[in-house]
Amino acid sequence: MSPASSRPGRACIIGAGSSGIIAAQVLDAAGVPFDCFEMGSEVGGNWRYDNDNGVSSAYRSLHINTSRQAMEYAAYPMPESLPDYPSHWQIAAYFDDFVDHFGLREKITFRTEVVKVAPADGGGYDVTVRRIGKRSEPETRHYEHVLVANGHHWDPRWPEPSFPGAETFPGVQQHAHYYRTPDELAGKRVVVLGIGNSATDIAVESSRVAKETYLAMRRGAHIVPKFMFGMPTDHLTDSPLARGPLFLQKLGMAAMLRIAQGRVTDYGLPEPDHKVLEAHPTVSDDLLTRLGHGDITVKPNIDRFEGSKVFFTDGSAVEADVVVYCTGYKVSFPFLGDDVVHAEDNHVDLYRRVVSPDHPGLYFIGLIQPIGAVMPLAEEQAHWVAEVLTGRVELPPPAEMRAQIASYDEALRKRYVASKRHTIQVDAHKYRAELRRERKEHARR
Ligand SMILES: NC(=O)C1=CN([C@@H]2O[C@H](COP(=O)(O)OP(=O)(O)OC[C@H]3O[C@@H](n4cnc5c(N)ncnc54)[C@H](OP(=O)(O)O)[C@@H]3O)[C@@H](O)[C@H]2O)C=CC1
Repeated sequence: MSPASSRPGRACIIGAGSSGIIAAQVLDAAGVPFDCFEMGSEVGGNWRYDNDNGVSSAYRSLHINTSRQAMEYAAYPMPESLPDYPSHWQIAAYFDDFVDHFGLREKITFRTEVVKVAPADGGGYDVTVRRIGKRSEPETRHYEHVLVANGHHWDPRWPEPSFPGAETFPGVQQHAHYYRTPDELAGKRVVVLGIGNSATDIAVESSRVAKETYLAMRRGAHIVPKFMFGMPTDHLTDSPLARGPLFLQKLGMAAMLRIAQGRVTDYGLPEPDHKVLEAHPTVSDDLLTRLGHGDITVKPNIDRFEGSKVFFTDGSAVEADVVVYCTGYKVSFPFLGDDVVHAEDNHVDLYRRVVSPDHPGLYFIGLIQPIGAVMPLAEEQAHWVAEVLTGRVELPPPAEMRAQIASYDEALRKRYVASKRHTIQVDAHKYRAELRRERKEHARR
């Protein structure tokens, strides 16, 4: 921690996706010297379609599922000319404008991979970077602080364990991470597994071109439309009136969904085993219609494969050509040793989802899955970290941080369906308020 008077030491930002670029802007404005390394040749991370960083999961038809107003950075609002739910192209263009507006592009080192971050003797971190596509030796530099912003929706999680007989399936098994366009599904018999946002988007696309589309899931979900009563749904849920206690939010949301679209079981989906807001929202305006058109058939979980036949847990079976596993992502940090930060089953012990209590100087930006959008929350996190780095705010002792981590984990267990997809959840408003309180309460006098 830097004392209030000292000049902050140099920071390393890993990644120039939506979290890395806002961290760069905030550190720059706060006068914290930094380097930012990005594997691709452009900013935007997951929102850059066909990103040459090789790890974007964006498919061609991807539009964000939170509204423009919910996703924009406070420091740089999105143009009002953009639609309510911009496409990945529009979002990537916004990120381009953002870095150019703040003069950040030349401060980012592109086509450079961070291969190792190791705690250094005497404090700080030794960061080893490698130029991509150039025959040059990896280079190690020392930083006082490291801000990890490498994203958490790029390392595909395949079903664990794989389904019996999967290895005998003669068709294509792929993960949503690799899905780009529906052409590859045209005329095929397609099974899509999962009921998160990737599964619904891909099943909907498949249903327009495939011969048959089956949507298989191990539990039901509440489907939240993108628009209700003529406005983006998060305009309703973001209103101060909708920010009461959680039980009221749940009641209000359940009532709105019932009025707007009835029960999910009316469309052939299974009854969810949880209440609304007890799982990460599945947002789709199209799924229920495609089900109502009979172009998607709902199935329970996959049980096993026998040759080209996919058996489901209710004993039914279909012949399939393609199975798309929309089974989520792993939180991973390939450059951090397990002895530094371990992300087993997507659990990472971080104080307020940002600070490693065991490794001073190591921060994580955007390692959250909000009900809401990540970008403005990553911005709040960056402001907090900048204040810590410049000595305006101090961190509590490690024991206090660990106690907060334990209570966060406990709250998650009580609130959400037990799943590896619910280990880094936050409610946007509550979390923003929590970070602001943290900055106020721990401000150095
Ligand atoms: N338009 C947008 O903005 C989009 C945003 N996203 C976001 O990307 C993130 C990742 O979404 P997504 O890719 O859908 O992944 P998620 O982790 O959200 O969903 C994974 C789904 O797969 C199921 N699943 C996982 N493992 C298995 C298994 N072994 N057998 C059967 N089912 C399994 C999960 O069930 P269970 O709940 O039981 O674990 C869940 O239904 C989310 O934050 C999402 O909101 C994704 C697509 C589009």
